[in-house]
Amino acid sequence: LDLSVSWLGMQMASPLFNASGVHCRTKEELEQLRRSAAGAVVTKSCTLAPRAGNPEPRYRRTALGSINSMGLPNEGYRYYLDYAQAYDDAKPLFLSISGMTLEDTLTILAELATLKLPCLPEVNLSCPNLPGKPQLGYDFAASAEALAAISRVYAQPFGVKLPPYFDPVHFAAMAAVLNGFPLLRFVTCINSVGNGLVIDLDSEAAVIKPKGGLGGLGGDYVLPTALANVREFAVLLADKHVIGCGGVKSGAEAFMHILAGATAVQVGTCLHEEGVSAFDRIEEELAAIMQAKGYQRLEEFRGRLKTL
Ligand SMILES: O=C(O)c1[nH]c(=O)[nH]c(=O)c1I
Repeated sequence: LDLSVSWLGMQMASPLFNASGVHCRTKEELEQLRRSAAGAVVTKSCTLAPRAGNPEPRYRRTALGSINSMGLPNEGYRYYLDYAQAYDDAKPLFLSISGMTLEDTLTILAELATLKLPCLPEVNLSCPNLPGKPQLGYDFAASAEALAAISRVYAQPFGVKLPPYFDPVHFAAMAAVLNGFPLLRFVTCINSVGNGLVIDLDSEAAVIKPKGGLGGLGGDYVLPTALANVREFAVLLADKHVIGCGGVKSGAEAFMHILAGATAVQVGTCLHEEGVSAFDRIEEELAAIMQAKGYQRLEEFRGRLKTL
């Protein structure tokens, strides 16, 4: 069986890698990912200056997944540029960027452009947890302006992390925006489903502290929404890759994401809870499903979702 992925000039031995934000804030975490069975590594979204993030508790696991309102805690962009400059591994490295303002994002990308590093930016248009800051990806005009500025300033291949959309009109509107940017080579669908509220029955309280308990949902909660976003954008985006993210906890969900059209698949909540051994387990499970179905390679079923 061959579970490798070759895309945008990169080779991934496994189709699985981490979702930005999970197990990727520090060099120690990034090195553990690099040495793991993950097919690639993506860094925690970064800002110009280091950030402590929101008050704790800000992450909770639940029976159906997770809720988080981390608030963009990160070491500052130079920390991740330093890591990328020292990075000498065939395993692809992606840099997630989420400036507090568009100007900050452009500043970071302008510096990245000069370094000619062998890593691709994943520009985050969808952080749901910064009080008072809307998710850029929900404002189509602002997204178009941002992508135009990014294309001008960075002028090299890049990707974006999208929020979940829930309406065919919005899939079409955002696809029309994205298709206007040839340097945009991949979209990662989806970020957490924003601003859910998990309540603890005994304490009669929200389970996380920030924003009165509102946070982004991950895990089982989001799988159908993630699959829908992967499939819709895989169909609507001409000549771009879609990276699946959301609800992957076994080979089954990884298979579904690829069937829906995903080139590769990110793991978030499950990685946070299980650790990097999740990559070995999920890959083995995916291989077993392929074996049972008679598939040798991912290309044989990628995007081949049937409809009734
Ligand atoms: O709260 C966070 O740090 C966070 N949490 C998420 O669930 N998605 C994001 O893009 C971010 I930047």
